[in-house]
Amino acid sequence: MADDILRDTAADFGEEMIEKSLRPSTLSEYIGQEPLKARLQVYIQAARQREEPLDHVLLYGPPGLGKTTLAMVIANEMGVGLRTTSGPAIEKSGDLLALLNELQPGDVLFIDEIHRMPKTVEEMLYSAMEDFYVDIIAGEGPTARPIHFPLPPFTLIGATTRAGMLSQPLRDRFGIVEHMAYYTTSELAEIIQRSADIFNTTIKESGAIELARRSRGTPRVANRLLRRVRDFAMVKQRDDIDDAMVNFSLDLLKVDSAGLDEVDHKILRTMIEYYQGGPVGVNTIAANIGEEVDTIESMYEPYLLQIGFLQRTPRGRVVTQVAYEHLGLPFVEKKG
Ligand SMILES: Nc1ncnc2c1ncn2[C@@H]1O[C@H](COP(=O)(O)OP(=O)(O)OP(=O)(O)O)[C@@H](O)[C@H]1O
Repeated sequence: MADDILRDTAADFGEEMIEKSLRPSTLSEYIGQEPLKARLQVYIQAARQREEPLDHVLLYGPPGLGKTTLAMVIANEMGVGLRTTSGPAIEKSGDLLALLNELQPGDVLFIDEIHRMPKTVEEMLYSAMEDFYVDIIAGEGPTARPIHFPLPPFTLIGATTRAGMLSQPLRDRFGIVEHMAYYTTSELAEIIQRSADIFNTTIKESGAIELARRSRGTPRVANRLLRRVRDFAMVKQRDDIDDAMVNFSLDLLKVDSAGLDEVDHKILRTMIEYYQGGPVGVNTIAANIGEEVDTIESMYEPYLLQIGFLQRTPRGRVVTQVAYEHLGLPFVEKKG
């Protein structure tokens, strides 16, 4: 299915292993996000000179833009250890305490999807982040007693696709808050060439650019599409991939010239056919196409907004004239 290209199939162990092998490990290998990298370089160098851990970092932006990879790069550049987990995996305060307890001084704790942490766990993080301790209550009833638990100084790196869902007290405890931007076509083409090298595959510049143009500004999508195109090229016994090979493969995968897949098309066509292009609320769109609201809001909508195919208005989402033109549908200007 074409929409598998966008969805996170982390459950697929093989794909996960390949993704790991593609991860850059230093800031200089990490392609794109130039302004963010320049700032991080300074913060990392300053922290190292002071022999202190780096301040806590919050990375937010759409999925697959390299937040996890950047957390690994930061730990590597700081020369410290890294423990990774995710908001939903920390179910109770005890789980968090176990993680914090294993940290060495200066280590990085990476929490993906930090907006999905339970409230009690989040509250426990406040003192851990601010003053490096947690207070826990041991025992129950009359024998219950507080225990003060000092922690080694550490860096928390939180990642989220939904910065708006983070509580203000948690947000305020991050000294470094950075937005991850979509990648440009030339940055993605560079990432594709780098990945192709790791795969021992040759891709011509024309192929890398065409693939980049259809990867929704997202390295994870670019790497996934590259793997599929490589399969088609292998079966067709082509030893280098050009734009014609990319077009042939992506057409079969139902990824269109703007990188949109079947779900994007469903969203836009539903809005046009049933709601005259909007305004439509996201709940209505989700109910109509049988997708989760969260999936639409975090995976599909940001890119459609980015390329100007959708607009947000106070009354809901609206399909723009460029999107009608892309779909080859007549656009009728609305009155009022
Ligand atoms: N700047 C980059 N340069 C080279 N490769 C990159 C870059 N950013 C990401 N990648 C590649 O893209 C893939 C996805 O990156 P990553 O898993 O870090 O994304 P993410 O933003 O953490 O996604 P999510 O939050 O959805 O887990 C990785 O395999 C990595 O190889």
